[in-house]
Amino acid sequence: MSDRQTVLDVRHLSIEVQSDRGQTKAVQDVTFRIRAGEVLGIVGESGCGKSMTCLSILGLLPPSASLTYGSIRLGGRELTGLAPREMIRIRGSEVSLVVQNPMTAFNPLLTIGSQFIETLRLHGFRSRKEATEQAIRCLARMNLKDPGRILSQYPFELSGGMLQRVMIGLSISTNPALLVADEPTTALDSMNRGGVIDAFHAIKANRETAILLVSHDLNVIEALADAVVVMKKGRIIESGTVEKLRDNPEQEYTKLLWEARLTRSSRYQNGSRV
Ligand SMILES: Nc1ncnc2c1ncn2[C@@H]1O[C@H](COP(=O)(O)OP(=O)(O)OP(=O)(O)O)[C@@H](O)[C@H]1O
Repeated sequence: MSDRQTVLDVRHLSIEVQSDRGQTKAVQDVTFRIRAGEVLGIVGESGCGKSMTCLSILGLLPPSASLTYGSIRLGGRELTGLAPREMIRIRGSEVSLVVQNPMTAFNPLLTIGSQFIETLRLHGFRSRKEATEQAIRCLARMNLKDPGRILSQYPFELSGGMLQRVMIGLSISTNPALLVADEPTTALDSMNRGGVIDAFHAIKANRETAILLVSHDLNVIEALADAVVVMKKGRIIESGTVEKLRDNPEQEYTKLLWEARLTRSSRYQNGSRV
């Protein structure tokens, strides 16, 4: 995998947030990179800075947070300091976001098809026909049956798991170099989680898209990630391959995270429930 191109290169990222308790350091000196076709997992307890890290890459930090130091390079281009207009262009075309609850990502009043077409036309697909064909291809890649019918449906007509797969299909429809997925399976039951894992496997298989995957579910991380960073109180305390962190962790904290995983009832490997 080392001969593949680096897609995302984050160095010494530091983010401060303003809260009732004053200014606090949410992310400190975080460094990692992801190559094409690679999935990097971020794990760690609630509040350790996973979402802030993701949001900074997308240029979507809340007003209470600011990037105080560091560099974020996407495809060799520095993102920190870019004008908001430029970040809007990059979001959706070069980097896409998959969120926990797909309902919040879709307009409930519009069909899935019109939302696909709107996105694709914003990002260079000239005709409706071309955009529809691309939407159908993406839904089929997500293993969704009858994509043409899905395009005519409204978000509320689909189950949470199907809608999540539709959102993942939409997020790759513009061929972004990077996909940021923040807890993409957390709101789903175990069957639907398997479907979403399969969808990410399908994206991985093209060996082009880099994926940053935040999940508190170590089963999902184990099924998908090539490498993992473990965060605690805003810092990376350990990183390495899934196998190394699972079988030979250096930090007690990492060990505890994996032990907690073993207490969960279902495990996934390559998308299948075992
Ligand atoms: N909008 C906000 N304004 C101010 N502080 C925030 C805001 N969102 C998060 N924080 C703080 O920033 C720190 C990092 O939070 P972050 O949301 O990145 O953690 P997380 O690891 O994603 O947690 P979780 O798994 O619960 O989503 C925490 O101390 C949190 O309280």
